[in-house]
Amino acid sequence: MSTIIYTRTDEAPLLATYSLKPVLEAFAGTAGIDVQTRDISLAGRILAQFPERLTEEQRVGDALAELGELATTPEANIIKLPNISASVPQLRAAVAELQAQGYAIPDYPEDPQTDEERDVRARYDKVKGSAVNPVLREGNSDRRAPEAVKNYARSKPHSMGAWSGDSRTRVATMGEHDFATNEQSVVLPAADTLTIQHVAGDGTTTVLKDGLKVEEGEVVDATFMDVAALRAFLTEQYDAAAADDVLLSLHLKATMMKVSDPIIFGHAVETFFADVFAQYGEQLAAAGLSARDGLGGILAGLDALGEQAEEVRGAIQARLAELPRLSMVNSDKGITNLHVPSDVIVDASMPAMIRNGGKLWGPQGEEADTLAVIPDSSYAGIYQVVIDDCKAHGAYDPTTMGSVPNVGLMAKKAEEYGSHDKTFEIATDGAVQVVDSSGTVLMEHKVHAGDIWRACQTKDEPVRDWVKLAVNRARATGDPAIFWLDEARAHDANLITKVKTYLADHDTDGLDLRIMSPVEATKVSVERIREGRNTISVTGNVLRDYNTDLFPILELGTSAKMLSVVPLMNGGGLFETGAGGSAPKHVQQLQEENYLRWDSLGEFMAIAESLRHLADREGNARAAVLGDALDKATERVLTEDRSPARRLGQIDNRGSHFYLALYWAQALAEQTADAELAAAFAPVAQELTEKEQQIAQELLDAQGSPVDLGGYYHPDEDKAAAAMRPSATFNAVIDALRA
Ligand SMILES: NC(=O)C1=CN([C@@H]2O[C@H](COP(=O)(O)OP(=O)(O)OC[C@H]3O[C@@H](n4cnc5c(N)ncnc54)[C@H](OP(=O)(O)O)[C@@H]3O)[C@@H](O)[C@H]2O)C=CC1
Ligand SMILES: O=C(O)CCC(=O)C(=O)O
Ligand SMILES: [Mg+2]
Repeated sequence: MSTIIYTRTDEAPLLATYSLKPVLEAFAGTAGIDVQTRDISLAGRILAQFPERLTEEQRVGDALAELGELATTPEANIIKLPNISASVPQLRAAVAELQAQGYAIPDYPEDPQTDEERDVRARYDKVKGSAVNPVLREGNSDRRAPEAVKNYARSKPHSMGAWSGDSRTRVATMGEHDFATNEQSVVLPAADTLTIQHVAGDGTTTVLKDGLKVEEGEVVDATFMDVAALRAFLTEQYDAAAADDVLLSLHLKATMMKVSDPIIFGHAVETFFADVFAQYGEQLAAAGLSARDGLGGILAGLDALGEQAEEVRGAIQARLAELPRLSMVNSDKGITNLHVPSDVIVDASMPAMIRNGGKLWGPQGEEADTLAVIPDSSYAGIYQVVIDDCKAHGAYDPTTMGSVPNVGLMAKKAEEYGSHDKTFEIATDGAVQVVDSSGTVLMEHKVHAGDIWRACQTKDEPVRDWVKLAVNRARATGDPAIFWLDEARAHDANLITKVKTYLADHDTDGLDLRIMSPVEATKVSVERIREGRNTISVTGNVLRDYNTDLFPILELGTSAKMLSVVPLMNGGGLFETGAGGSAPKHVQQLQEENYLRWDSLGEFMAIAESLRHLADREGNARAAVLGDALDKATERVLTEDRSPARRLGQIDNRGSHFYLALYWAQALAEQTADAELAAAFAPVAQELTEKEQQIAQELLDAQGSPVDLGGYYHPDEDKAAAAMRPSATFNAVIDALRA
């Protein structure tokens, strides 16, 4: 029997799963394919950490570890939906919800003091931030808009905000004393074991990390963010935004850069509310309120200050009433850009702002230009190029614009900046050194207390594989492929040498392969976009993340419609669904009005790829027939406008799944490659066709009133399934096929 693993994740993609997976199970079963579920949701990952505290029935296995192993084998065939990369406020909320449901798990210890607390904290740290993707990504990524999706965008363009030449929106970035400018990088001549150590002014040496295994040819970088410079920079930006009277917005990746960026976020909160912290900082700290958890956490916890709570609240409100206006996540609810570190995530937030004519929302719900603060200058420049281009030439036109697909380096945790085990907040002034096993200092930085120092690894084999993937994509499409690498950056300079070496392994005759700095590559790419031409971006991990939201959001309106394949280096397949996240806003809408606007197009495309992968690897011819029919169905969902609309009373996620099933069954009934399968699906197609009106009506009738899911991070199975499968008529057809 062939197996496909379907991941159970969080938020909107999880809700969609309750509706879509039964359809997949029913259809895949006809080809002898077993669709298995593995729970890698935030709640599931938390529970897996504490088996000894749970009852037999409550215990869950460590599905993430299991899939991490599987990903290194040729058998892997995993469909990976987006999951929550939890910030501390999200983690706390999930823990509280599970506790309320009767799971005896411990609180998250903010400041562990005992051995037991340190152990608990270490377990929670394993599930914090981007803890899933790096484990599963045993390959590099290929993300692009399939032709059918691009054609759809051309014929039915999404709305784009107008750009005016006098827009005051711009990016502010440090450009000195930051990660980009302090970077050092080495290539290891042989396998070795490194140590990272801090040497204080008085010579005291503290090991920050030892036993760091590296391979021959591995690139290791080290750099730091000078926090005094960061705070001065942030304060200057507040003044600049006030002087320009534009919104102030901060764009970080506090989820993926899970150690560095929450610290930077905390500095932003502290400097923005500098007077509040100068006056009440000690009391806030004593009450366990940390700037790192955001303004939201501070406001929610103020009562702990007793009598002084109102005074502090007043001081915060007074600051908010002054310029600059903070950009808002939700102005109706008063949620600012500085409320929660995971609310504004640079990869999605900057493109959404650019799509919206350079405007964000202010405290009164007003649209306004913004000063977009992206402290580290490694990649901030690309957004300024796009903004300049829009100011000069107006918004892009989805009906004519070209595409920028991506080939991204990420295998074996390549360029996982800010990862937990190699990023440190420095305790005292001194130096941080990376030392090899012979005692030679490979890299060294002078640092001050509070600076954020980080190291990062990029193994050789993933780079070689990435170059191959880029050459293959360039060959398959005939489009130019640009390696976005800046020879002025230490890490990139080392990668450029490798890229040149590995390109020589391939026949590159007739291919247009270039190496350009990110800023120059953006310029070329957007110029070509306006000419309707495509340019493959071949990037490291961070730009992979940024570009695969930036360009799709401009080209297609959303990154949900991306094909997102990870050919695993050992032969398996990891099929990610779209390039976006778990869309918390969509869950709110479902809870309030029983309407889910999540678009599962990314899932549809991933399922088709996964089926074809099975066909190729296991010779399951029927899987190929299913996959091809699914592609036809997906195309019809697009062309016949069966994708979820945004508002109540129209087709939503569940309706789009019904139409997918209808078209998939029809395509299977009509195909001639497998007569038996056609015969099996003919009655299914007929029944769904005959009952279309009835099912569509049942799905519409379900909308409009609040829904109780029995939990947010850990919904009640029955309640969620009932909410997501409201058509008895449709369920009967699908369940009969599954039986
Ligand atoms: N691969 C992964 O596992 C990823 C996980 N994440 C996680 O997701 C969470 C939210 O991150 P955030 O940065 O807000 O980004 P999201 O991509 O979740 O949301 C941004 C917006 O994108 C639109 N969107 C995204 N996907 C879809 C879809 N399938 N259908 C329709 N619209 C979609 C929605 O816009 P609108 O509301 O306008 O419809 C949504 O509000 C975080 O916990 C983050 O860590 C983020 C990225 C990738
Ligand atoms: O792992 C994460 O936190 C986010 C990943 C992401 O945004 C992406 O891969 O595009
Ligand atoms: Mg992303």
